[in-house]
Amino acid sequence: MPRAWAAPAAASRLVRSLQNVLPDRGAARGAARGADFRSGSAHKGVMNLSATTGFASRRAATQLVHAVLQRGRPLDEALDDPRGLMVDLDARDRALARAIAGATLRRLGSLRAALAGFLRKPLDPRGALESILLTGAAQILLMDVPDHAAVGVAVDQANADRAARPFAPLVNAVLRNVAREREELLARMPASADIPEWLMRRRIASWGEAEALAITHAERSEPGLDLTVKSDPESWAARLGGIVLPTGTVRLVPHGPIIELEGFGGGEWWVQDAAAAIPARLLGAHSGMRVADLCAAPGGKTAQLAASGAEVTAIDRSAPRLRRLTENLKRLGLSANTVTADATTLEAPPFDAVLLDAPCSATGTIRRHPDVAWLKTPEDVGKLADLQARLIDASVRMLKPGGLLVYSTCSLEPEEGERQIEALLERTAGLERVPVDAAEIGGCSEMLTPAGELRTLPHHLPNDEPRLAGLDGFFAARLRRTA
Ligand SMILES: C[S@@+](CC[C@H](N)C(=O)[O-])C[C@H]1O[C@@H](n2cnc3c(N)ncnc32)[C@H](O)[C@@H]1O
Repeated sequence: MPRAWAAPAAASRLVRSLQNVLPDRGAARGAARGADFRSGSAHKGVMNLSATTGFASRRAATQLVHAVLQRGRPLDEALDDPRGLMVDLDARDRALARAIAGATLRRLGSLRAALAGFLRKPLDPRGALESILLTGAAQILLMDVPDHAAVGVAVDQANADRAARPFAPLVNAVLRNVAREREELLARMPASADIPEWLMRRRIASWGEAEALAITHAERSEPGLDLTVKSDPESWAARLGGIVLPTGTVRLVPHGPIIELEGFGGGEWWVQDAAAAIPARLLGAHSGMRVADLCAAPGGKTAQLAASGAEVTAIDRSAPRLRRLTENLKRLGLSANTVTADATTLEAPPFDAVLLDAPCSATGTIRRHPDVAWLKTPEDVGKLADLQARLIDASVRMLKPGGLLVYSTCSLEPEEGERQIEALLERTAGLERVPVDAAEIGGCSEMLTPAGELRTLPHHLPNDEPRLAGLDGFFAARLRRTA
């Protein structure tokens, strides 16, 4: 690895000297001027590299991480922010920015611990400095990015930010130390550091220590790209270079923008995690069946139901999200009736079947949405469980006698899954479980509870290639209205 821009010992000395003066911006500025590693030929080397290694996408990644950690914004919302840096990027740079932000948030606890080892005092989280260091460290430790490029771009980012500029030498020195000690740092990163303590405690209480660790470990790898295909999964897997999972999903190792993949423009498939694709199938929808899809947007499950030939009514309280559902269905050449309404109070003629994919804490999706771990709180779980119970009662009211209800959530919290169904059966007469058979889910019996409910965990579907392994943590139960 090139070391042209400073000697390691000098870098460590600088970190120490800057750390001593960190709260005093003026003094830090003086220290930075006195030990500017970015002068002379070393400076040129860094500049040349950073100019060719996607400054804009790195800067956008830093902005995304900052939006999640300091503004509490979901990553997907920050990605779509029309005032954000992402809007100016082409599809490839967007994918890179997203990958860097994803890797940073996925291993946030480990990265913070790694950086803390080179810092005397905690970083002021308000400015850009922490996000610059985190994304830089993520590229060095977790991604296939040359160290010198990651360091150089991080230093350039610090220099481009008025508040962070005095700390550019610190960024240089800390990240060089991270690169130098990569192996030791990687060996020291425990999986449990990468989710908040409250969530780990909950997991141990719900699933036991070994299972909790396996879940958390599975969440550390970048997941594959899962596609639900309209038909012929084997042929699409062959064309796209993927595999077919036992549950019928086509899985690829992602490379490049999704819209450039064969079949996207023709509406032959849509992106949907393998676990998320199971609940709609459990309804056995078919032509002539009237199905209500409650909490439907952005429409992954609506598309499955519509593709079966069923007459689908997609209900969601969010008009913008329903518009996205309509656009998604249009690309796929599918259709559904849409209703913007609060499903807890909606009056509707009874349906043959209802799918309720309820809003939830989404703690089963941390592999794909690592921001969830840092944005949700224990209080969210309780509030969402209350809403889910009201939505479940409304679903039952919308069901014809003999009709089927599938309730699902992408949560690992039993309060949002197993406990909801137990409570429903206690408070409501005229309902019975219709257990799921392993044959319906490709023989994956490890994904079934003793009651015949679906409970996928992120470490199910193991594969030697981590990007082809695992799936979201989902719960689904199937019930019939008997009277
Ligand atoms: C988990 S997402 C649904 C994902 C969707 N089923 C799919 O497969 O693409 C939850 C949805 O519930 C909607 N929602 C939340 N509360 C609602 C309510 N009271 N009535 C109707 N929709 C609601 C949200 O707007 C959000 O779109």
